[in-house]
Amino acid sequence: MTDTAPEALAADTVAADTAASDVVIVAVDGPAGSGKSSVSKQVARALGFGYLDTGAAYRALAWHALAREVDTSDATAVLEAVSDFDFRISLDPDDYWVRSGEVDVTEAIREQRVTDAVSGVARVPAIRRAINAAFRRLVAASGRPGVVVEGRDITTVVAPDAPARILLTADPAVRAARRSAEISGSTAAEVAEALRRRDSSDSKVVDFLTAAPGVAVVDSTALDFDETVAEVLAVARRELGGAAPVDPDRVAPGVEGKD
Ligand SMILES: Nc1ncnc2c1ncn2[C@@H]1O[C@H](COP(=O)(O)OP(=O)(O)O)[C@@H](O)[C@H]1O
Ligand SMILES: Nc1ccn([C@@H]2O[C@H](COP(=O)(O)OP(=O)(O)O)[C@@H](O)[C@H]2O)c(=O)n1
Repeated sequence: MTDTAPEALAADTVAADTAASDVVIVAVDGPAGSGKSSVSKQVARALGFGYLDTGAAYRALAWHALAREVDTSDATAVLEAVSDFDFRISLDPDDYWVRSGEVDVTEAIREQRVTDAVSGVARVPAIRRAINAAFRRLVAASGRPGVVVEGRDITTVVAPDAPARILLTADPAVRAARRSAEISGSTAAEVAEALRRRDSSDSKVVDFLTAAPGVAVVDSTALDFDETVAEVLAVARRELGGAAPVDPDRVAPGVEGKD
């Protein structure tokens, strides 16, 4: 299936690919809880594009390292764990899954222990290079006219030349409240503190709090989900211009079916 690709992320495979492709990229960055995943998925549906959740790759690698009982704060040990990390992900916004080898880790990578470990894994430059090369391969092999790619460094590192680049933001308290509504077993204050800690750690590696030149900002603080999708779609369609699909059914906001 074209929406999937096994990815061996061993360092020696990295150089193999930075192949240019004619698949259009809508790049979406932002901090945790800003709505990147849910909004990007919906935007992808509306455009008839694929959807790539890059955070899932870092989460799956953290899961893999934890499964191997690797100390995720030890960069060398994590790099070793990459050598047999077989990352697979669906780019279908209507059939989202993540696998490590044959193991479906779609749910497991959202566990708190993985969330707590992921920033440590994501701060290793060699890992970022390997994972970014895998993202480019996945987009090129997507079989779609375009892919909405969301994460932290898509607008700046993974696809700085993307025709549409968007920074999705929201006030920290609003982001924490959204995340808290999804999580049981933690107080709102605990969720807010965990989010603040992860953003602080992540933002030492890549800047996803300020927009790079040419990147449009969508602030969803005062917008509901449907309004945010409509705003991101409007920016994407404006920026894509002739690269946007012309089927009116596909470019309509299409906000039903929120995850
Ligand atoms: N504009 C919005 N208003 C209200 N809730 C939203 C909005 N955008 C996203 N959400 C909800 O907030 C939660 C976090 O969104 P998510 O897409 O997981 O964020 P991120 O991928 O940036 O961490 C989800 O439950 C999502 O449905
Ligand atoms: N492009 C990206 C995407 C995620 N990440 C890392 O992966 C983690 C999980 O990303 P995510 O998008 O699933 O996180 P949420 O914002 O959805 O909670 C982040 O906390 C970052 O450490 C990254 O470094 N670069």
